[in-house]
Amino acid sequence: MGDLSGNYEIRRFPAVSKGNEGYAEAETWAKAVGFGFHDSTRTPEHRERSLATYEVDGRIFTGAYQTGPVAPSSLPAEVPVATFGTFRKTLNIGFGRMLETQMVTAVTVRTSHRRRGLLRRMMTEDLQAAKDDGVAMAALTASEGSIYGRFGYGVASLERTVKVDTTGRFTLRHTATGAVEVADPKTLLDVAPAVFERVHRHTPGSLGRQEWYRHLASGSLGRDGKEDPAIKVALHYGPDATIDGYVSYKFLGWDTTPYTVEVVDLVAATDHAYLELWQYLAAIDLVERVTWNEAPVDDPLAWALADPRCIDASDSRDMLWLRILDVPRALAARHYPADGRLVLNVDDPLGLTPGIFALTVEGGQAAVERLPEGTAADLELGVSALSSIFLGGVCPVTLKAAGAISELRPGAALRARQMFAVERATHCLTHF
Ligand SMILES: CC(=O)SCCNC(=O)CCNC(=O)[C@H](O)C(C)(C)COP(=O)(O)OP(=O)(O)OC[C@H]1O[C@@H](n2cnc3c(N)ncnc32)[C@H](O)[C@@H]1OP(=O)(O)O
Repeated sequence: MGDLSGNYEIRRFPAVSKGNEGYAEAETWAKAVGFGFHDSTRTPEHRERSLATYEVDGRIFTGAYQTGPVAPSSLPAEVPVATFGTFRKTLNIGFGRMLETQMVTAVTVRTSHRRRGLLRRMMTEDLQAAKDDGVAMAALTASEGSIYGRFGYGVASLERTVKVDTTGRFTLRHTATGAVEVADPKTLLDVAPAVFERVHRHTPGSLGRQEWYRHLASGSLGRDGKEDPAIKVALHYGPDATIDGYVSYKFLGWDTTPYTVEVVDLVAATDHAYLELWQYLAAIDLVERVTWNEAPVDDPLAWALADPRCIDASDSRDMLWLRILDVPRALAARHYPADGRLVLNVDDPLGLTPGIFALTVEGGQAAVERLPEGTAADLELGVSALSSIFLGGVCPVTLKAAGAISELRPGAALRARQMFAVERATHCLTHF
């Protein structure tokens, strides 16, 4: 790769809403992101509303700008040739523990400047800066599965699309403990963040949500930048009458057969709320199917249905990719449900956190120690594989079988599976 320093300048600046200094630069950056993702519909109003939510998120925009002469009649130098967005939220790492996480999004490189190392440069610099800032974890969701492993990211959670037959076959073996009622969708502007916060606290793999979600769920700001009048909302009330779940959904119209409702957002803070919201969805008259694109792979719905074949599911797909930036800090932050000692020899393609680390858990208390080079390890693995198993959503024994983890002490992969287990299925409801 050639030296790019003479050709491009990397600039970082915060997202700002209209009326603030720097808006023109932020809007031009957002336009470049739209170009990278083949977006042809974003109007200035849509960008204005998006930027207002990005400001609330505290997003930092990184752009690569041409410093040399720009080809005549081509896009001017103030339009970035590459974009890279970040913001910080917490990641639930099991048993209610939270870890601050660098969330990476809006990664694009203009076609005419691709494969010159711009992504590598922005990623390397950003991850190093986040680590220097004391952040031990980075996360993203990937457009293609082949891009991010080389930077040390590993798949840590999965999701799938379900089509649920809600005709007479749909019967849940479940006794309702609460109630469901229909609400004005705009109610979610106030209600959604608090309900999500409860889900976030009890779901390993959950990442804090960006501001946009409550606007999406309430129909205030659809993916096309407009109000979505098709959105309907139902709330779940627990036995103490507090709202502990909601579903935001829309009917896909009489031309879609079987007649279908699509779930836009389903957030349930208790097991009862989850099943009772499904019961509600299945009870919607004149509808034969409910689809949801962000369903868990390990789904209680399947086990509560009298006929589990009501669910027609796609293959699971990668959702959350994690990248540990600081192995000792990340390992020490977790709670481990099983005692034991594991010596991990961790390789890091970016050199951020390689080394040999002993993880010792006694009486539930974890200690992490860096050991000298050459110390015999139990498991040898890349930081990508360690990031995959960190949340308990990916099995170390399977990664061993795949050759992604080398087991140097027999039984160490199984021990890792027991130690990294979490209290309930890993699932992330935050796309970013
Ligand atoms: C978190 C998110 O935002 S996901 C969205 C990612 N963005 C997109 O998919 C939008 C369309 N694609 C693009 O804009 C660009 O092609 C990008 C951002 C994926 C890559 O940008 P580039 O500047 O070309 O990448 P760069 O030159 O730094 O390449 C870095 C490495 O990744 C590899 N790579 C880059 N893109 C891909 C790809 N799509 N598939 C496989 N490998 C890739 C390169 O071969 C290179 O490998 P090496 O350094 O090991 O030799």
